Amino acid sequence: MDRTDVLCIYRDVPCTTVLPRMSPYCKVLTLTVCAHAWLLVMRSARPGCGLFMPLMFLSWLSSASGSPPQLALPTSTTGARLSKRSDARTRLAAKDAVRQDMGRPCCVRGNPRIIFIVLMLTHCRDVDENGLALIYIDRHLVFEVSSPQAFEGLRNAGRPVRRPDCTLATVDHNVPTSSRKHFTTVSEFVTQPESRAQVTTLEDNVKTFGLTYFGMTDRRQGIVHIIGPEEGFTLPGIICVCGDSHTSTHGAFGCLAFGIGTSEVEHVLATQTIIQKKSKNMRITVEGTLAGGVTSKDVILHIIGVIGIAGGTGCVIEYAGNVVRGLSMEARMTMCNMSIEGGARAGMIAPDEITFNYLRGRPLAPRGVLWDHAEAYWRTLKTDEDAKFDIEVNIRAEDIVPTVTWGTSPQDVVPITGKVPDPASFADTSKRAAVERALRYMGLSPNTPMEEIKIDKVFIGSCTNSRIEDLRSVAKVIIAAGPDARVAEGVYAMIVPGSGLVKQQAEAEGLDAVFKRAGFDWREAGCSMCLGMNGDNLSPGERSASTSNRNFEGRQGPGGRTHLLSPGMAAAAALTGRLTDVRRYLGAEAEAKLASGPKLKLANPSDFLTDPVLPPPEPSSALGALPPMALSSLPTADSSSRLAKFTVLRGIAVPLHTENIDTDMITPARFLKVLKRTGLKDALFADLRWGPDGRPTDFILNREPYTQAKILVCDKPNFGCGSSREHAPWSLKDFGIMCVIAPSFADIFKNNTFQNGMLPIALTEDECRELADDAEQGLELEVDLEKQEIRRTSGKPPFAFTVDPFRRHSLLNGLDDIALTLQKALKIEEFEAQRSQVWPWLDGLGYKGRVPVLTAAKQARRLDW
Ligand SMILES: CC(C)[C@H](C(=O)O)[C@@H](O)C(=O)O
Ligand code: SF4
Repeated sequence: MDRTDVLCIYRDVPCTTVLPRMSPYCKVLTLTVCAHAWLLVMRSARPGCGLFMPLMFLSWLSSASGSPPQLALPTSTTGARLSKRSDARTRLAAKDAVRQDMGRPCCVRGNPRIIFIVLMLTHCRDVDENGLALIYIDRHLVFEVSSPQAFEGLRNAGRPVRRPDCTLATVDHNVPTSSRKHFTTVSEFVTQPESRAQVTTLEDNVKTFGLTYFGMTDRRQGIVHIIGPEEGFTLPGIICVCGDSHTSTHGAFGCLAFGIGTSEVEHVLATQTIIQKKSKNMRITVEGTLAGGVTSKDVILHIIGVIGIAGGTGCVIEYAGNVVRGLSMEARMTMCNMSIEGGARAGMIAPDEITFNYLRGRPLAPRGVLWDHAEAYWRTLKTDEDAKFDIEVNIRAEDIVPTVTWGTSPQDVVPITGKVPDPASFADTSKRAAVERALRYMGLSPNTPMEEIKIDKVFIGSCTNSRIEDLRSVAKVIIAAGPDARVAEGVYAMIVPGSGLVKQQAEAEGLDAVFKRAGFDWREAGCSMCLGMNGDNLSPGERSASTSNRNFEGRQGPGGRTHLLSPGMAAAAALTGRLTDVRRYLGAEAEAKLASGPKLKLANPSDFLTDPVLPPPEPSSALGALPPMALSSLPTADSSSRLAKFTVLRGIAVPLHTENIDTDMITPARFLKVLKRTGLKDALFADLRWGPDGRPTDFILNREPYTQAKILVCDKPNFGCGSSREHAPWSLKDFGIMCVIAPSFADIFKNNTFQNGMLPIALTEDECRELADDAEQGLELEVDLEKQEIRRTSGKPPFAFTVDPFRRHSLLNGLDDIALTLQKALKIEEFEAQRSQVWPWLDGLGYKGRVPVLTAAKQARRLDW
């Protein structure tokens, strides 16, 4: 038996020995005991018996008698008990039983079932001795910013997209939000050349590789995280990725959804898998009753204020508690969306009635009898009451009031009734310095009441808050303000729906008329001023009230100042011209105005979801036309050493002393419009390095000897937080920096550096400070990856460090993950065959007129049940 088939996931190590025994239930199943005597693992002794591996984990230590374990396997689930003559209904019932077991694989003593673990286990194809797992991806969303270099990689290596039926593409970040009434072609409509190039490149790629695409003439086009759920592409129980950090949004459906970098996008396109380490578990429970005017946006801002921007680093968060259960899907998406702002890789909420009601009838959700079976499986996706999480956070709903940010990090929150903090009240000197810096940037004085802060622009939109319920809440505030309510003098307020369908529904409900009459600018769908890649920007010094998710320096334009808040609060700010407590628009007077105001009709989303989602088109080139079954015969050698080897790196180190350095700061959004991985040297810390006139500032990277830096030492934690843009490591690399040393890193940034042959090293804060002192003196450091030590030319003792052994091996040998994964092609094909049997609705069945995609493995191995 291959020892990697057995994973003791709670200890993050695979089992080195297993004791094979025959299962009393089925000849084709082998029962094994892991070396840690922790788990019993049942695996299929031959491929294709319809069970996943690892499939079931049973506690035998939990049996009080100490007697051998009792398998809780429903008898109908074993292949041996199903006759080939079983009728379709029996077969489906059997599969249901298996699915339900798949939702119940962890019955380990002291470790009851946790949904995230269930999803990791049921999608795990392989795991190495250090706990790095190869995970199958069910759904992949693609957009124009993080994909060009990935498709280029496929072309260069001669690889097709592995699962077009599980991939959905759209354009969102670069698209102008001006009226498309006179739209003719992308080339004419998108006037900014680099934005245009990214959009047309994606259009070219979807044709070449044969992908389903919602382009600018398709009313389903929109922000990638809006359209996935809207179409039912996002489903419970799946693993979903996208080259975007806010992929966490989709976790609201009870799936594991996380952002990845461009190299990983290429990996998923080519192999439909990803290499992952198991994250820690964190549960955030919100109990109590939310007060009027408090929304899920306030809840998540409050949570980030409590746990901090790095609080969830290395974790997958599960949101629980009566408040979360009571939220609509749209409100749940808002919460999961901002998990990344709390540092977490993903956020999720167990699926329930609210989830199923939202999904039923959506174009790409299963239908008919398949829906019934899917729903039965989804209902098993629950975390046990007594599950133990690595981190538990409890929040009282009564403590939450409408919340707004004052600074340049999403953790800088304060109740709208509060004041701008006073740096003098912070005992910790580095905290005080951070607050001073943030206030300087934000142009705010300590102790100013938040409601006195004037704004210039209002942005209502983004993947956090651009869904129909968000727009209704904006309209409600406007109507409650009375028939004469208008956007305040001197304020520009824009409303950008999340998708063309949200726009149509809002118009059918009469919301647009309310917005326009009050002076709001009603736009077309896209990311817009959330990050300003499409020309919707703040000018230097302008201040916005924004329903988006990031308030980093320069996020909405260089020098722009952002206050994050809920849609209702944004509407209130637009009307008064200053940050305003939305609760001023509640109460009897407001109710009377609502009653006498325009009558809005609630429309049904299904009225707009009428376009059939066609099967992915045939690829237009011979390259894209390579059949998926060719996976195992695809070239691996030519690209397996794409990266230069990293062995010993000696050079100047540049010191930085800032906490939470975000990737917007490392590479601002305007530099994301490239089609290549190179050419980003000047993009590195651009807003700090170049003045408004384009001349170099005295930022440390512009000073000698640091213009020659090969190593960056930051002595403050959480380096690389925020966006998943791989452009951040690309620009460091282009500058010449191949190694970053810091007390801690954001997860995606760390992955992205490895993918580019760069080395992130985590040391203690004290060690980083010592190295930063050396760097301040212009002394060189020598990083030896083989020996895992950093030698100091100051003559002081070296520091030891550790790196994940797989990553170290890849760096030392310049290996590329894709080539390594392709060596496991047969395992992937085997998994796909099993997935088609047990979760057939994941094979692109929602596409109109589509027959399930049959891979070579499936064709070759007609399963017996
Ligand atoms: C462009 C993309 C990589 C980025 C992200 O990962 O979040 C963007 O959506 C953002 O919000 O900064
Ligand atoms: S955070 Fe903003 S830029 Fe990023 S995907 Fe969401 S809407 Fe688009």
